[in-house]
Amino acid sequence: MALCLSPGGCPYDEDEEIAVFESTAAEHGGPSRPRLPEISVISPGLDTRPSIIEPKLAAKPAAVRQGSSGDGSSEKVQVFLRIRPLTDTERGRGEEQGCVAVQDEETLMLKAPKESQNMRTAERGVTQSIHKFSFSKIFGPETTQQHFYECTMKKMVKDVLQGENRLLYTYGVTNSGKTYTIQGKIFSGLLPRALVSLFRKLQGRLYGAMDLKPVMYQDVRQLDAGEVRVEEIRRNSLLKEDENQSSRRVGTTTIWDSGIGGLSCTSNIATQLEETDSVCLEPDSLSHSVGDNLEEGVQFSIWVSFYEIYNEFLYDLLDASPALQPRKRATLRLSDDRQGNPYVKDLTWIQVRSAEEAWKILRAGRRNQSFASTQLNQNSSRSHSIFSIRVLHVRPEAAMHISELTVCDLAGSERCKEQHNGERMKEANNINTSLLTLGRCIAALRHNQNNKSRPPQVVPFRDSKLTRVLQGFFCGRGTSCMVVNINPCASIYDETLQALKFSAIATQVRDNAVVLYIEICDLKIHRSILACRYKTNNKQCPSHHFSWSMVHPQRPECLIRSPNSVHVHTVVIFVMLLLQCLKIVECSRCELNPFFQERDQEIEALSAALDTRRETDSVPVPVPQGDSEGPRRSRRITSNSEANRLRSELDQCRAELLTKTHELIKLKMQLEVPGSTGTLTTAADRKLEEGQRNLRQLRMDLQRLGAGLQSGERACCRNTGGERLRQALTAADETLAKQDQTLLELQNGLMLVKADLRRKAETLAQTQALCPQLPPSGSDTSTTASCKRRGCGAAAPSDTENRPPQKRPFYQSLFPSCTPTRKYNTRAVEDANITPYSRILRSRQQSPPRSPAPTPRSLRGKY
Ligand SMILES: Nc1ncnc2c1ncn2[C@@H]1O[C@H](COP(=O)(O)OP(=O)(O)OP(=O)(O)O)[C@@H](O)[C@H]1O
Repeated sequence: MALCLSPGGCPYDEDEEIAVFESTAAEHGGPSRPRLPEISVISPGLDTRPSIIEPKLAAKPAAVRQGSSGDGSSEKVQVFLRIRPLTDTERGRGEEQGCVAVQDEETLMLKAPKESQNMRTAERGVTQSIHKFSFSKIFGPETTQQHFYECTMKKMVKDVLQGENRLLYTYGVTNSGKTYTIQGKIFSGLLPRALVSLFRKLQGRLYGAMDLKPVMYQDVRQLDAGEVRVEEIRRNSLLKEDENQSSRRVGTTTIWDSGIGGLSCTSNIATQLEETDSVCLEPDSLSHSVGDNLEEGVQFSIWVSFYEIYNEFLYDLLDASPALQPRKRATLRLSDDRQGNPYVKDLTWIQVRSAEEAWKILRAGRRNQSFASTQLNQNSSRSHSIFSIRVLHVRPEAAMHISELTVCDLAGSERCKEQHNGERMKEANNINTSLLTLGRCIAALRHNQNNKSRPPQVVPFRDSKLTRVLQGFFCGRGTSCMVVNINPCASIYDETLQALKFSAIATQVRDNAVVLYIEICDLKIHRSILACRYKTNNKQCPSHHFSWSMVHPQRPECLIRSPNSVHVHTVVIFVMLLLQCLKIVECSRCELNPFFQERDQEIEALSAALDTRRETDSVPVPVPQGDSEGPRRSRRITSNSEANRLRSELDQCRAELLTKTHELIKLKMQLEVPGSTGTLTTAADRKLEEGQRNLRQLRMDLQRLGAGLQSGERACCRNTGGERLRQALTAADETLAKQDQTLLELQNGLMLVKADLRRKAETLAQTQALCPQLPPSGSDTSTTASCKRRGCGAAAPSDTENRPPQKRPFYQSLFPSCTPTRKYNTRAVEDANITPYSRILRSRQQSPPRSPAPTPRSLRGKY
């Protein structure tokens, strides 16, 4: 079976996919491949035939409208689509190519423009160029803020006042109008309207509007009295800061110098809304009417919080103003409450007493929010911002109830490659990743809800901060509503298509708890045990978090509902384990029952015998009057022996009873401690031992491998040229040492020869002195010549000139540094003798000194 990739990024089976993308189920490849239909239908049950695209919204018959029929479709998550109008600049750029067309108030048709990637793939026959999507309701470009509020959020406000939890989030590509929808350009969006409506409905029902009681805070978050005071100071500073903001009036609108358009803080929001809206506000939403169907005697208190998820970090936007606080922003942590629901730890919750106050708080928070100018949007949200309104229902002498309305303005998905700034690219990356996780969660929820016969998928709520904070709303703690914003520009058609594909999955999700069915075979015997165990466990597992019940007596199965899929899996494992334990306990109890009964009977019999004896003992022995000593003594002896016998019998019985009691206690203890626990502990010990053994084995293997590696390295080194070179160098070193030795010997020989010569010269001089009469001419010349030839002392000054030229190199080579000439010559000889081998020798640092013998310099100094 082929696997398709969902828009959310997770694979799912083709037959599941078929309901969503009918046309994509066609086979791919091969000449006989059937032609793809022209339209891809992104909702089950829609007509695939292309119809004429109506420019205006056409009403659909009420019977087929989602949520209006009684077929259970009302449970489905509501997904609204809002199309923003094109600006004049965009029209001038030629962005209006009719690629987005509304067929009726629930159906949208997308037609790929020529330059889009979708059109290119469609031309290759891979995808379709026309797509059809269905929504709960579609709002065209001409829709006013007021109309949009009436159709989407108005009911949510009512539900929250009835004690329900509601979430509204906007999803779409960047610059598609998400922030505009929630806040409005001049604060006319959903949120201010909701605040105004809420406070109007609660007029006269606000609990202790000026009375900040710690108990109230403690219900929202665990604060002590000191912290409450800090909160109050923070609240006042936020409100004051808003008043200090410089603003300039443009017509009826107040434009704030910070660049954020807004309402005048001193004016009434409702009046401002009425002024700025072209359409008259619906009387019910903003009129002074007290809310309908509010519980009698209940008072309300309103609290707000505002935080953002920026680059996967949570920041409290009400922490302090950026002007007051230049320090690095502190991040918030996510935690789980006792019911397992995630909540933002240490988040600031501020009590508000009017819509104006709430609005000021929101505005103060907005100044801390991360905005930046991007290629597509001058004022683009770089984070997911979450504004929550908590309504405390204060009942006299009854538990307080909290309901919540959360409005989440998601950051827009965008192409990372279009970002030229590193910071923007990082932000885009984080935004896309968290949106992808949201898509995966929604796809997994849909899979679990629509395919009950298949194994459930784990919903990856924990993969991103965004999905974790919204988790409760997807798992039964409340209901969610999605607003998809799109921009009809042709240049971002591909991104818009992806966003719509994601929303198509969301339309198929139901506002239900995650439901898992666990098949447990052979539950007949254990049903009663299960029921009794449930009662005992109920204290630890509150019913709204973890509950089970028998669904069908013939097909025993356990229904588990939990808001957290991770918990569900833990619970499943726990249930299986518990059932095993119970089964073992029950079996052992059945086996032991007859034995117990027997023992009980024996004990009863013994107790009865004992009682009888006691009674007999207590009967007073009649004392005979006026009898003789003998029979009295004999009677005493008889009664004494009888008493002794009875006493010993009693002791015996007591001992037996004690033994039996001990046995009973032992058996009871065996019964109370589930056998499986012991088995489990033993099994765990065994596993531990086995693990340790494995670890030891692994360590030994590692040591062995290390040794092998070392020997391998050695072998490797031996086999390489490096080792050979080292050997050659050692041999060369030895040769060199030998040569040095020979040189030394030669020098010694030379010294001897020179000494001999000197002696001979002296002898010759003496001889000459003794024989002055010898003829000076002829023979004199010859003697001098012969003397000179021998290099004797008298001829020394002219020795250099008279020396035969061929002798010089020999002496110079022996005394290389005696004269500059010699030095030069030695260098020349060395240079002449340079070979690659000698160069290596010189460069080697490890080489031993050239000659261990005394240096020739000492000799040179002498001669
Ligand atoms: N329905 C509308 N009518 C008139 N103008 C609109 C509408 N929707 C959006 N706009 C305008 O389009 C521009 C972009 O809107 P906005 O900033 O709300 O987009 P966004 O989706 O929040 O973008 P990002 O994700 O980048 O923050 C704004 O100038 C806004 O005024």
